Amino acid sequence: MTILHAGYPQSPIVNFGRHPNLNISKLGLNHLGQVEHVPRQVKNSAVGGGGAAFHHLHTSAAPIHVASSEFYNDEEATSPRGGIEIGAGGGKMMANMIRHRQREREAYEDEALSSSDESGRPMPRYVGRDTDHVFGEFEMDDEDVVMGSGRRGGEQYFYGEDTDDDDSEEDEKVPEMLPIGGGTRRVPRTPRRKNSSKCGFEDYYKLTDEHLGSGAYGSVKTCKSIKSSQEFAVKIVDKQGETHSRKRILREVNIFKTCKGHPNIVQLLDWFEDDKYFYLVMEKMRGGPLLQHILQRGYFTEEEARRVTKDIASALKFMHDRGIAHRDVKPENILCTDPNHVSPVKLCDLDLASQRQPQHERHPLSQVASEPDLASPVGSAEFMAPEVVDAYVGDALKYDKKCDTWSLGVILYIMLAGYAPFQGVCDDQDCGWSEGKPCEDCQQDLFHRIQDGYYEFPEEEWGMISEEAKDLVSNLLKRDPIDRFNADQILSHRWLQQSAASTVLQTPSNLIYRKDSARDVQQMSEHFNLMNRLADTRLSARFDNKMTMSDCGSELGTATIHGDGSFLSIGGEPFGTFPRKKSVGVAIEKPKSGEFTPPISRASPTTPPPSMLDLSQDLEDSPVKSRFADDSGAYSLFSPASSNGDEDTRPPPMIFLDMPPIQLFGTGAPVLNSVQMTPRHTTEDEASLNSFGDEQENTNPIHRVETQVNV
Ligand SMILES: Nc1ncnc2c1ncn2[C@@H]1O[C@H](COP(=O)(O)OP(=O)(O)OP(=O)(O)O)[C@@H](O)[C@H]1O
Repeated sequence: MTILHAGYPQSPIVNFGRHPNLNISKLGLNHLGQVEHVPRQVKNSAVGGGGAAFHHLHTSAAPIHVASSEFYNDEEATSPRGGIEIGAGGGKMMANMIRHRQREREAYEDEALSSSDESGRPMPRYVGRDTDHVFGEFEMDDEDVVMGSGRRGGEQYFYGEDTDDDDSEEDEKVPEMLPIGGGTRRVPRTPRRKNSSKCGFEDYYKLTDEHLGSGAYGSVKTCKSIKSSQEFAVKIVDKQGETHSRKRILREVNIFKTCKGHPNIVQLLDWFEDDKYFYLVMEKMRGGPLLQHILQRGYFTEEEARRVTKDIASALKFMHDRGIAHRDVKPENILCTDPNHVSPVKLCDLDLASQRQPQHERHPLSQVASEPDLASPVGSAEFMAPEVVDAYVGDALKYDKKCDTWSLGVILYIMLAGYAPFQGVCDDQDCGWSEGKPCEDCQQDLFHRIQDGYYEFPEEEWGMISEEAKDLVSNLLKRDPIDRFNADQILSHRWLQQSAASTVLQTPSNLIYRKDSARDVQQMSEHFNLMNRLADTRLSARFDNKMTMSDCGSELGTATIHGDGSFLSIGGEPFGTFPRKKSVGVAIEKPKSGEFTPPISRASPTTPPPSMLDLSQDLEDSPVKSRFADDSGAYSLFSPASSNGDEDTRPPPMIFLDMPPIQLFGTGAPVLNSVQMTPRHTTEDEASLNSFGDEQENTNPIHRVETQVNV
């Protein structure tokens, strides 16, 4: 049971913000600072001194309930069930709350800018809001001193840290402890000191020359444990890089932690941070990335494809059951354990994964408020209209993980055939696309094919493949996530239930000879990864301003946000302005039924067709069609001007560089009832935008990302 708004007439209102464990928006306090007027139906709460409330704000894992003392006896008042205690001492509680709130604000702003000050000394790492569910356990105040000891490999060591600004070289700065799973791990939070001992990556591991891979954020190399000589893989992320984000690394570490122990997810064993790099030490996957492995082996059977599929599905089920969507399932992120066998495989690269609490553990508002994930809302729960909240906590949340099963469908198709189900072509035979060169027409064609969800099973390769395998592919490559298989359905599909035929597939030779398809996969990965990063950055960005247009009635007409800073609403009447260079999120209310996926597209070769918002059940399912304003009932988000035939008045915007026009249009029924738009901006955004800008100049650009809202 949760109190959303317990008010007392003429009482001051304390806004508790969005602490993840406190499902309270506002409390009314009387002149004594006591909470009163709490609805009688609230149960299971405790009462007592206000100081404890502050304590619970930081420590309780369970939703906290608040009630006034009249409802409870002494026994209930001391109940350990996560109740916060409010009563006598409420004044102190209020003072604590205000102090907490002030600190929260300061730290929140600090963290938005940098994780370290100019001298390299880490800023106090506030852990709240976006990272609440990531590192809630490690919250520390500026003055905190952490001391303790641990044991590693039979070796006792001590750690301790104070965050006082004391630069004395004699001060030993040793790591704080990070509870990764059951073990103890060393996490140097501060830059390593010259004479400190046993606290850096180099103190425990030695890098070798073997390069295992690289991605947008770092390179992965082999390292050896100094003590045991055992080999590991280490992902090294350069903190100086523009794409560095401490928050993202911490999130990745935490997701690794949640996934600890699963045999099909790469395991993180250690991680370090110094003033230049993050080091994520993982088990080494000696068999390499899946497709590379298949190519090198030159031999692949349907049964092997089945096993790999089962492994991936099992990893996805594990993650999805824990509220995590991987969001970047692609061949490069599926690694083979053994150089001689294709299976078992493990999923790696959890840096785009998003986590939300299981349904039964979360309250809609707290969940909405704290999750930087695919379905990230763009407003804060305190201001969100109930109907907007509905859009995020209804059917929408059931489908957010289906992007992973779509990706698995693409991978399965490639495994069985040796080429991708969707490929781009253009009229110019010499465009170079098939040799890996950029061609915007081919790229656009590819997008449209993915959007259309049209693919075939050419007889030449698929004639030999079992009907069961094809059936599974068909159930995964469903445009509509409602119809698409989830991980459970995959695992119980008949193709996975028993051994498949040992038919030798043409996959390896097709991967070699049909280079265009391998290239399709590879090139799209590279381009779209960047897009994903940007979308992700935007999704996790904080907002600092807000405008809401609500209750627009049943005829929204056309609402357009222009990149030049003006925001036009119904009928073209100016509604407000957006500063330039702000990224913008849009939350749209929809009728309860139907599918919702968020408005920012995460284009990726193995990601499902761009986000769609199914606002009505009865209109045809065509994203292309929905581009045109005169298509009744069509809505377009982040759409360039060309989407509504405005090419001549406005060049297609460079999305993310300047805020693109956002058009919401639709005349059919049902239509939008409210639209909430929130400009958001962080320095991280800007770094990403700049690097994206550079990239655009150097390569054949993807000028825009369109997210079609399909009805
Ligand atoms: N544990 C591992 N063992 C062996 N190779 C690995 C391991 N982890 C990663 N790699 C290799 O390094 C590559 C990049 O790793 P990873 O995807 O984690 O980095 P990233 O910077 O997050 O990449 P991306 O741009 O795909 O997000 C992988 O595709 C894989 O080939």
